[in-house]
Amino acid sequence: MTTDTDKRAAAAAAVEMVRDGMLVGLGTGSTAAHLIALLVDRRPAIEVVATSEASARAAREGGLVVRDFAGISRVDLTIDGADEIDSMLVAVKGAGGAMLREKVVAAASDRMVVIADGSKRVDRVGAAKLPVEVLPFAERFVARALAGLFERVEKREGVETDNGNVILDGHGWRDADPQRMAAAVASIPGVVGHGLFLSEVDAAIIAEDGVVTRLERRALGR
Ligand SMILES: O=C(CO)[C@H](O)[C@H](O)COP(=O)(O)O
Repeated sequence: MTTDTDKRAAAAAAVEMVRDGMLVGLGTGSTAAHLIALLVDRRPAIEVVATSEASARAAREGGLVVRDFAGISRVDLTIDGADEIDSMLVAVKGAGGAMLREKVVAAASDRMVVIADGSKRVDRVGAAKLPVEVLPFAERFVARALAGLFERVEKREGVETDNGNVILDGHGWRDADPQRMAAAVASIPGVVGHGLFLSEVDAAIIAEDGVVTRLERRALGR
């Protein structure tokens, strides 16, 4: 079973949660691309909002009704990928650079479901790079501040986010505690967003070698 087959299996399981009449948030990345393709095939009576221009384009080209999130305050269900997800449903996102809009849409959603292949499941987040979206004006200052939190900080050269910002990736977290890392990164002036999702994820659907597993925040009692 390939990773891509597992990504599609997770996306297919999540599509079963979509009901007619819903406003659905579409994630970004290769797993979310499977989701969009499945929705395009099945054509449920839904409207969607997208977490990136790329996902909006794919959805629109497939004939889905894409609404501008700027006019939306609440979404029924958002389905999105992740780079790491742990057993407490803490996730790291943003390898695709869309984590700021992804977090806004997730926060606006009644339910946010991560879809992933088994390689994304970890005991505890922190091995993946942490993407940080930064105001271009503050790039050098933020890079210096982030150097205190990560062993290495790398700018994504030639990348501009959908919001006109730059991305600095933090490799090698100096503090293993995601709560402390999220607070420390967010406190740096010039940081617009980051890829640590501490509490936004309500559930995860993970497919590994064709076996689909579901994790629910409700079952964690938090
Ligand atoms: O956070 C993201 C984009 O900003 C993606 O959801 C994440 O990087 C996972 O991507 P993929 O499904 O391609 O592995």
